[in-house]
Amino acid sequence: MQLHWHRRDIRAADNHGLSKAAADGPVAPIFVFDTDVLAHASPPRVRYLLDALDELQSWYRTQGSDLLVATGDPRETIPAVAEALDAERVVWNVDYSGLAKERDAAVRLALDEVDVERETVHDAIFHEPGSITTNAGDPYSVYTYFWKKWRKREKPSPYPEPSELVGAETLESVVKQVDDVGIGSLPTIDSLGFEELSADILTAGTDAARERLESFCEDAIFRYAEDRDYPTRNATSHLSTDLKFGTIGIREVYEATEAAAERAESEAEAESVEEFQSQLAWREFYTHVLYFNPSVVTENFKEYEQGIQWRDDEEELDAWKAGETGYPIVDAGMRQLLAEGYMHNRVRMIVASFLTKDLLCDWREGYAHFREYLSDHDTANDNGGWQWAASTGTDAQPYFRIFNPMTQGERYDPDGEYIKQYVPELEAVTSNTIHEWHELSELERERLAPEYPEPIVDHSERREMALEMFENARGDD
Ligand SMILES: Cc1cc2nc3c(=O)[nH]c(=O)nc-3n(C[C@H](O)[C@H](O)[C@H](O)COP(=O)(O)OP(=O)(O)OC[C@H]3O[C@@H](n4cnc5c(N)ncnc54)[C@H](O)[C@@H]3O)c2cc1C
Repeated sequence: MQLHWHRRDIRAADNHGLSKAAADGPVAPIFVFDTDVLAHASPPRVRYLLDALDELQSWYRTQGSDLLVATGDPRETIPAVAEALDAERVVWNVDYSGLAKERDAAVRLALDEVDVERETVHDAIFHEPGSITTNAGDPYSVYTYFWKKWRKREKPSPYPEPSELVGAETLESVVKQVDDVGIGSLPTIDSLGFEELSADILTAGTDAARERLESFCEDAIFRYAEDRDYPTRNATSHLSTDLKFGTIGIREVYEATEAAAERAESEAEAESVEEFQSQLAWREFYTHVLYFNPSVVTENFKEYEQGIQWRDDEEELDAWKAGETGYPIVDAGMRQLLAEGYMHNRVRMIVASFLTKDLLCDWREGYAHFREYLSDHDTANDNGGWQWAASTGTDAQPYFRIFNPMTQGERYDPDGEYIKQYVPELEAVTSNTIHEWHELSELERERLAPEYPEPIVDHSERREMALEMFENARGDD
């Protein structure tokens, strides 16, 4: 019998580790609520995780098996369950983040001590860290070169669902032998120490992820390149939380995009599909960056000789967090985050630029806030996104490229539709006026939208201050 340890692979289909385990006999599945991981979690992700596990557990039950669920330290639970099951081997999919790497090394040692074999396989991404390198064998720090190699590499097909599973009765007998392992209902969000979710996040689980993928590949994927930057066009896949928790496999996603490419009716449509695939490659690029540079979680990737003297004004930071900066597109984005645990990519770039280059606030503050509120928070992608915007990352935005939040709003939300959806105080204001909000007199702003805050900073002034801050950091004269 084999034990499969589910982690960021909350699914039965296209699961490399699970199908590998099943190739050698009946499989028993387990999920452990790791207390160290929970310390970094937040309600949107715990809610998604619980719902996704509920769906997976139901699937196992329809197959006459069940999902073992434990809370505690996997270093203790995994060997204890493996022993109680008399398992030959424990299989799991690699997690590339720093905390997981340390934990998994300790679990391997603990399994050695009880003489249980273990095997880890690559699953979450197509090409594992170290498999796409420069000709000198170094990891890439420039995305374009990485992408050129990534797109040419062969991509495996989805893995089949496991066919042979350990029966529920056998699993029940294990529960009696090992503390903190259960099989019945999953813990509640409350019992895990989190508040009930206030944001309206997307439905969790494989079924919902598959629906999102299918609907995206029917139509939007063919317009993705043109429309992806416009938040009201519903032009992106919304698969980020599913990919974060692995409720859908990357091979299944890619296969659907390849099928779409075959249906493309023009070169532009085929290129659009490829543009989407290149976002999947960004995800892998940032996974590699984090793997080879674990310090980026807290440190700048790019060194500035003199260090960056961030300004860090608490009141301004609080206004940014609450969506009360008086810059309409920024406030709309920040309020979308609070309301949905999600924000459109273009708007993430705008709010991140505003925080770091208008408020001159350290990107780590923004990252911490995103980590708290995003349902799709993924250390590699979130960190990559923040360090890109702050001009401190690998292949980042040059420091002198500073988004003007008004022209960004005008370009990507010309009718102010997105802004009005999340900033109802501006409902009655015309889009032209919204896009020149900072140029109106205080009196006029007060007359048009008395409830909406005044701009907390002057963009042109702050732009100059940001340039100076970066030039000082570079040691420029
Ligand atoms: C400051 C900032 C923070 C971000 N934080 C996260 C995060 O915590 N988690 C996260 O998954 N993405 C993050 N992103 C990247 C991007 O904004 C989201 O992946 C995207 O908005 C999710 O929506 P979607 O699934 O509809 O994307 P789609 O456009 O449909 O893209 C498909 C998938 O490709 C991947 N992807 C897309 N863009 C990027 C990118 N720039 N970098 C890495 N992977 C990408 C995601 O897995 C995404 O689901 C961040 C970007 C910025 C600028």
